[in-house]
Amino acid sequence: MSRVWQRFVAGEASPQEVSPVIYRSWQRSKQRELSHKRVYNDEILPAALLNERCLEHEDLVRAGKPVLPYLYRFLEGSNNIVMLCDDQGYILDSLGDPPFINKAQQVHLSPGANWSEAVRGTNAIGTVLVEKVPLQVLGWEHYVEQNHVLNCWAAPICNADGDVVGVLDVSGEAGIERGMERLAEVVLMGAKLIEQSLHLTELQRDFHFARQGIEKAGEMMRDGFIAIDSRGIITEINREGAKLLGRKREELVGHLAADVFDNRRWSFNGKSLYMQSSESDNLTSRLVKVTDEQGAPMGAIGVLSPAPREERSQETMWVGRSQATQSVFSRADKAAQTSSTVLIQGESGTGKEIVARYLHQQSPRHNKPFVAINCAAIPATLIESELFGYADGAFTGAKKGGAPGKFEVAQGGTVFLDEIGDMPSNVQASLLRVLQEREVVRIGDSRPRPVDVRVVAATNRDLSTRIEQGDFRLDLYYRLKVVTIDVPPLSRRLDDIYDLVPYFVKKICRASGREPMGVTDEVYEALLNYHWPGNIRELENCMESMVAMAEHSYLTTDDLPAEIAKNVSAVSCGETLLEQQTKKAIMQALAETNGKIAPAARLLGIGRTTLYRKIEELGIKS
Ligand SMILES: Nc1ncnc2c1ncn2[C@@H]1O[C@H](COP(=O)(O)OP(=O)(O)OP(=O)(O)O)[C@@H](O)[C@H]1O
Repeated sequence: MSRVWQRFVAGEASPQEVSPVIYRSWQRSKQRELSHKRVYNDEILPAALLNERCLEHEDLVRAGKPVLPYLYRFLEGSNNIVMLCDDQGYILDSLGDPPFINKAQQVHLSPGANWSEAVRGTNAIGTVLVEKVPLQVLGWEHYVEQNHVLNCWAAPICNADGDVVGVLDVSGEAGIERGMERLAEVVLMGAKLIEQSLHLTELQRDFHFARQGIEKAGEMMRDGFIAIDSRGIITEINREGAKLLGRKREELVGHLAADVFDNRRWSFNGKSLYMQSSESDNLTSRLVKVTDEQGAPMGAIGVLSPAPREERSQETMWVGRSQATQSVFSRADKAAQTSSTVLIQGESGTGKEIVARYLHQQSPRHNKPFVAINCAAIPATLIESELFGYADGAFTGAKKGGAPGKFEVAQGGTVFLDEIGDMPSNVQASLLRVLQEREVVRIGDSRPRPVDVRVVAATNRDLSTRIEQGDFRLDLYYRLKVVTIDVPPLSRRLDDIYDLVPYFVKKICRASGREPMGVTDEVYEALLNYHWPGNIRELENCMESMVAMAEHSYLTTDDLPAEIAKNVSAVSCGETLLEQQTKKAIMQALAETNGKIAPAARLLGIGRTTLYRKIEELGIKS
């Protein structure tokens, strides 16, 4: 048989006489102009360098450590040696029968030696690194004659990405046939064991990274963060979350969520999930499902936050976590400390009256009356007497002795003039006088009466258009808008829905004597996808009708009004938290820019094409 090899080195052998892998490797060896007689580069790494190499391939060496003795148990007494090599062909570790180890050392088959094809021509270790498949190289198949004394079996070791990171080799003396057929299997099995251990290390590292990432992200969050697995066990909660629950982190992690949230209605049935705060709770929660690649539920993650800021008085209670709402109310806080006239502008149903009441409550006038009057709801002929009062006998049907107007009634407090844009022009003139002189004259009277009131006006109309059309006085407009507060539409502060919904549901349930109800994730998703032309008032009405019609102890998409239910199909069930947030940010940007792509993209800090792509991907209706 060695004649084939002889003919090859003499340049006479044909490819059919030997296996293709060996023939290819022989050709490579020849092209490298290696000597086929002996290996000239016989350097062996000194101990320090070998050590360095082992450290560099720490994971591989660690994975191979228990496997080498395990394999050796199969081989003991068969005059073989088992070796672990790195991806450059260096032998890092070996174990074998002492008589053969001595022979192996003579051909430098020992740790520190390099068995790449470039150094030693065709051999199992080097050729496996090139061909990336398990193979055997027997006796004369080695390119260098000096190595014809060896029979070798080797298999590649791959990492989780499929890259070859090392080789496992078993070598013995050529000519010994006994047990040879088992060796290919032993090598394959050993390589697989090492690979599995390597993959496990990689997984553990990824897991550790993800865990640490969650922990660190949790620490950076101002809200509480909680993760619950599919069995309902809390796997992670940040310090803030534990604080909100009034417990230590250690008392929560590893415990059943249902036990921790004992006074809550909690359910995760693998499909739908909700957590409903009870009456006495001081926190709100928002959880989203986490699913695996096939969409099977794996658990939930979510945010716990303090219960919505509730005003002392029932009337002026407001909720809303969005930045926009927070700034409206903090602006109202500031205005409350002045005595200036305030003009509140915003679409109908956005909560302008709530802001006015809040402002009054925060002001030093809070112990005095808050008197509201809707200029659009009172006939033009009556507004003046309503506001300024009338004297005895001022008109037919007037009360005997006359009557004070709202300004007098509100003495020391606040007058709220809602829908000021609808105020008739003669009343506008009288109002301007009151604001300038700080006194009222009742209709039919001549005596001015001093009034100390703060005026808060609101409008859902564009007053500048009314001024242009000559329907509103410019001088009054300037008097009113000393301080302005703009209340944005709900579509620009969708985050508030997370607080408004539980707030309204709780309020409505309480008023109708029903048990507190939960709201499923899917309902939230549909509500977040709706454009809310009627703003918060529409949301409140929607919740009222849902609660009234609900058949379960929690609200599902089945309870949604038809025009909102239409959005359910637009919501992708498998949406990740990131996708939901992206979608929300895009929708808000589009709302702010009246659906114009270029300004919306600028606002979001992304290119127009990216925005178009995201709109398409996330199924956003612009
Ligand atoms: N931030 C909020 N928190 C809780 N409830 C709110 C909030 N904003 C508005 N609401 C509720 O929404 C409904 C509409 O609010 P409000 O009457 O103040 O709106 P508006 O802007 O004055 O409307 P309009 O222009 O039609 O008079 C009310 O029932 C109010 O209680």
